[in-house]
Amino acid sequence: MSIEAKNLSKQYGAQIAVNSLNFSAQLGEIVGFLGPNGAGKSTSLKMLVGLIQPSSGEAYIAGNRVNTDSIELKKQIGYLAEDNPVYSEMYVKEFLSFIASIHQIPQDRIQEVIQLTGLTLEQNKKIHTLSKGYQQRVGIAQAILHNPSILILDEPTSGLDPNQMEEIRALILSLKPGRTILFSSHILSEVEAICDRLLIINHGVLQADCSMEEAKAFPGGISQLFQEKTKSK
Ligand SMILES: Nc1ncnc2c1ncn2[C@@H]1O[C@H](COP(=O)(O)OP(=O)(O)OP(=O)(O)O)[C@@H](O)[C@H]1O
Repeated sequence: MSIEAKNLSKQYGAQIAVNSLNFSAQLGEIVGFLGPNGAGKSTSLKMLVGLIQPSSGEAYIAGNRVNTDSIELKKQIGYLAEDNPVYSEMYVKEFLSFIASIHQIPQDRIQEVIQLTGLTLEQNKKIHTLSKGYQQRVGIAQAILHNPSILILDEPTSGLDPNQMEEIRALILSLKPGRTILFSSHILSEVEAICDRLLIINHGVLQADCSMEEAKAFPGGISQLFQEKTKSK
């Protein structure tokens, strides 16, 4: 399934958080959405998943326009918000069972997802007792419970140590078949490691949309590309 942004914009008062964003991502692609703090990544992702309404422009999933009330489309989208808002006092399995009941998903899917996300040994623990990496797995588990073909992850490795980051990257890669994955990050090496394509946003404006090969071929590599596209003018 494709994801598409057409002149997608969001304004908060006088501030333009996202300014006429255009891009598309296709089935089987992992697209990295890179930008410094405050660049407009989370706002863009929220519009793409139908959590907030754009000020102008449109988001499309599989060619259908996304609205905040498009329930059928939202069934195709898995979303992990920034800072992984889970109910941390709940047990892992209990939490996933709660999310499954909201989505009206058969309970046998829970064990499948627990296995897929490597949470078998943690399923009877309270979420707040887990390491940050495992808490992040719970966040990803809730995002894929309804087996969405679009996965949108807002900074899924933020605050993790290098080993945990690597594990989450491997998990994201394992979810690639049959899906379109878009995730935001400000970690260049991570985007380089798992993405097929790269979007760079700065001050709400898309500065680059290129394949990983093109980004790597840029003189000085991805870090130079990122620096050039995000330096203050
Ligand atoms: N609900 C809101 N009300 C007012 N301003 C907002 C709101 N949400 C975001 N902004 C502003 O829009 C700009 C873009 O924010 P956004 O969270 O999308 O950036 P980001 O790239 O995700 O940053 P970070 O990496 O720090 O999460 C920021 O200046 C932010 O303060």
